[in-house]
Amino acid sequence: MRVKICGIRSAVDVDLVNAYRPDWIGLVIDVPSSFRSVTIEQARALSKRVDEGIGVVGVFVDCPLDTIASLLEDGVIAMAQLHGSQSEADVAWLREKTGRPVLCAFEVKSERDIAMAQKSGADFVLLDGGKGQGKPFDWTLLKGMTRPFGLAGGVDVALVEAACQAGASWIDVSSAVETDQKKDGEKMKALIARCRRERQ
Ligand SMILES: O=C(O)c1ccccc1NCC(=O)[C@H](O)[C@H](O)COP(=O)(O)O
Repeated sequence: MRVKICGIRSAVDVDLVNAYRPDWIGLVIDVPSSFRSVTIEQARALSKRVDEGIGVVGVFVDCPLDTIASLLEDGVIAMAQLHGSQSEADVAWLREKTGRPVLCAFEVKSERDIAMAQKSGADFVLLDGGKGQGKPFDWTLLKGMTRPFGLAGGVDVALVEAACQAGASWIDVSSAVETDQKKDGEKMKALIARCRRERQ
């Protein structure tokens, strides 16, 4: 099972991911409502510190598209994860302008949200229970998904096998690898090791 660790926000966090090596990390960029938010300048510095082979994803909520495009074009991030109210035209513009895939996150409350994700023009879709609040959603709704998807929302080490059985291509985790709102190396190590076993 592939895994993205979201909400990396300090050099210490980057050193942890360089040690335990998830497939991707997420930088929550310029989202004032999130305690995990980093500025664009912090994102540039953190990204430089991330080892090769770990993909850096920028996580955005209604950020101007030009700003996201610059970060992609400068190589600060390899992919944008959009959590806001972006349109299909916005997604197409960003892909066309940068040549990079776009990941759209959907907060799943009903079958309607699953249907939206299913028909989204995004290259990748993430099904989430919230925005980094460790909030799960009703996985029985996943029966409506036929395209590949990532799974987020309170996923922890005990749920890795179930996420795999539910058909997820990757999991996206933030809260379950934190203690007191800080990334916790032991939790991160255990989660990533569990994902690697599920891959076999
Ligand atoms: O993590 C945040 O604070 C955040 C804020 C605004 C938009 C998105 C955010 N996180 C996006 C993620 O990809 C989270 O890792 C994902 O929702 C899973 O989080 P969790 O349920 O805490 O494991």
